[in-house]
Amino acid sequence: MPDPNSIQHRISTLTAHLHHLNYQYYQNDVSEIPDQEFDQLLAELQALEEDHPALALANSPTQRVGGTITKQFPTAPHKYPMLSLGNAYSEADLREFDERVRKGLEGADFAYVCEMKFDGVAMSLTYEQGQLTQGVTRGDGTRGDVVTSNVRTIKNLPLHLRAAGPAQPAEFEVRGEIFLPLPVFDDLNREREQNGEALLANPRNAASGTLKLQDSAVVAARRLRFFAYSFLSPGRNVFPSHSAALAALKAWGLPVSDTWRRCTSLEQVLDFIHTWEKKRFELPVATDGIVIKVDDFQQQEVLGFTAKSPRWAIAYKYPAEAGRTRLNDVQYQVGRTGAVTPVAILTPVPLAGTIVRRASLHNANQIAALDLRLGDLVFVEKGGEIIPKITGVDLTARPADSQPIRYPTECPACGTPLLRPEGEAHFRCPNDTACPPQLRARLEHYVSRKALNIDGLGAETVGRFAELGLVRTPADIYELTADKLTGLERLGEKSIQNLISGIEASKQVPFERVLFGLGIRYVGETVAEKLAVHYRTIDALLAASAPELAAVPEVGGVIAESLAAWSSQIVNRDLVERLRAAGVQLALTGEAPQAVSDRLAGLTFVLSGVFEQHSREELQQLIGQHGGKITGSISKKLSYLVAGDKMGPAKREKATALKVPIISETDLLAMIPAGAESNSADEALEAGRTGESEAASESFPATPSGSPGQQASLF
Ligand SMILES: NC(=O)c1ccc[n+]([C@@H]2O[C@H](COP(=O)([O-])OP(=O)(O)OC[C@H]3O[C@@H](n4cnc5c(N)ncnc54)[C@H](O)[C@@H]3O)[C@@H](O)[C@H]2O)c1
Ligand SMILES: [Zn+2]
Repeated sequence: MPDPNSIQHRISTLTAHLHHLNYQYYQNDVSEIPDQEFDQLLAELQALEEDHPALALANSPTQRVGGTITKQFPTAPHKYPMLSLGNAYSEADLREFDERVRKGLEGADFAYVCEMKFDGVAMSLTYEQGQLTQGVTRGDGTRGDVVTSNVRTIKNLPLHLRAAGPAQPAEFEVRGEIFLPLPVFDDLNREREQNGEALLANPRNAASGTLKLQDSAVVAARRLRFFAYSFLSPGRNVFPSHSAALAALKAWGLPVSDTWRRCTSLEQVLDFIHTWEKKRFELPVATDGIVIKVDDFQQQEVLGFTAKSPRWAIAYKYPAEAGRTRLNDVQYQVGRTGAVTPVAILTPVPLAGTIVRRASLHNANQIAALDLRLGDLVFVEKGGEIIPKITGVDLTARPADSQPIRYPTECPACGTPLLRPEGEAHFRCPNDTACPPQLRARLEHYVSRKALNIDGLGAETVGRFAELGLVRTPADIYELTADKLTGLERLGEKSIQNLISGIEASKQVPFERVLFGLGIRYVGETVAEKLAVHYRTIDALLAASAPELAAVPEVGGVIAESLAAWSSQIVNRDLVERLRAAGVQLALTGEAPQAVSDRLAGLTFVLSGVFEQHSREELQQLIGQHGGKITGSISKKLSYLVAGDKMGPAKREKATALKVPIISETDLLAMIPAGAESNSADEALEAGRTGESEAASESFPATPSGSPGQQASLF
């Protein structure tokens, strides 16, 4: 007999641990352990509770949806609870599920619909009279965060439905998954790597984190996408089945992935699962399994729900793709900002649809934590099936002559002693004005698509020019002449002509992209846009102090410090002067955005908390357009503190103590003329642009690898 005390102990430890993991996962978008391990722990708890129901704790994670609400948004109740799905890991699990369904339906005929299980964030959308009126996250299953303004930025999500197909109920709910397409996720991580920021673990966490941002403009820039997978309404039985509802959603203009299939037997389901096991890696969206649903709506009702999930559906989860291979070498890459990243060089191993040859080791801490040695057999996993990572060492197979890894103390490229700034995980090469890979990476960044996008001068070519000593900094690019380039290998007359005219054309690229192209640490695309709109000229920007910069909307202290440090370096001032001499755009051209009124002239505002009618961003713009100013902190001179929901008590106390009037969003709106529309930041930018329009970077990214046919059918 097992000791009941120890079972009790195990149940309470598991319960506490799972609560903690859920919190981290849903609230902070952090996966402390792989999903499969989480699912195993949950299954263990479930089995213990089934065997010892008296020992189960109230609120056990087996009994409720694991999510939480964030406290950063208003919340709304769900009309129909948003539940989890039961899991299956094997054919046997699926056969059991099929048996249960068969029993529940007392032998009646039935069919399944199989769908891809998209790995993103569940979203509930409300449509009224064909218009999107609300977007709510799953939250704790009964209430979720209202993130409508963020959801509205999702390009493939219709705000108005088409009047085609079957008649639409006056009001209904659509559920689906919001996700970050894989190519976008890769871009984002590449950018973060270059900026020396921590990498996002997987697209799911990235999508979830993005959706929680307060600034919808930033959300829009992240390029989230949506797939619809269910329809709910009081009169849902206007459709006989889930498959009929999916077809209607599609006809109404909602994005429904074409990957689903109706199956009339378990054999067909298994066949579907098998077909997609490898093929799913060709999709531009992360998937972690297949969802199997009973098709007929009446039969779904007959089967009903458990506390946590529908009895008429199950999620089949594919095993995580893991492999074992040899660690042959560790190379150290120096990034644009000098961050040194160790990269494991592996004996090639097939994993999750690709051949893995390298894996990121992130930083020195990780090498130490894994106790890695050269020559070890290591376990490699594609975390979230994206970035291969080393998860462990097969110590039983450690060769006698395995070599400990010695982390370099000097830059592998230029020999400068490495530094590790306090609080940072990466070692850095501080030689930012001469370290060759840093110079080269900065040049590559400068010519890249989202920066200057110089025709005829790609990353590879500019890298070659750097090696040949033809260019060191972006300003050198403008001194390239046909003479200097003639005679270079693999560079014909035509290419040279092309390149020279591309360089000439790049002088029309708008200021915000030049600013982004300078590669200042932490100044990504969006921040560059904000700064350009705010300061309008590079001179005004260079003259700003760190505290002034930090007060610009969306520019925090870290970015401000980085910018101020950059501006203070003579080499950078020189670079700016040389770019100016070359004729590169260092200011927004055209008129400053038109003031709408001067109703708020001379007044200063601090915005705090969450607002109901407008995003913080919109309010900031409104204030600016009516002549008011936003400042960063509460002082005696402040005209108004605009308090939203959940404003911190400290702010309120301070304002009260300093006798600063505290007003609401409605009070603020009442101060400006009615109907005065706000220009979006995009429009403001547009107004400041010369001819050249942005590259087609906002369209859906092209096929990352192979199989264009599949992608075309999917999107
Ligand atoms: N690593 C960790 O620490 C940790 C912690 C908590 C949860 N998790 C993971 O999160 C998941 C939690 O499970 P869950 O409760 O979110 O349920 P789930 O992920 O198993 O399934 C439900 C979700 O599937 C999604 N989905 C995707 N495609 C769908 C489709 N075609 N039809 C219907 N739904 C579809 C929906 O968002 C729905 O909310 C598990 O995979 C678990 O491993 C991990
Ligand atoms: Zn160096």
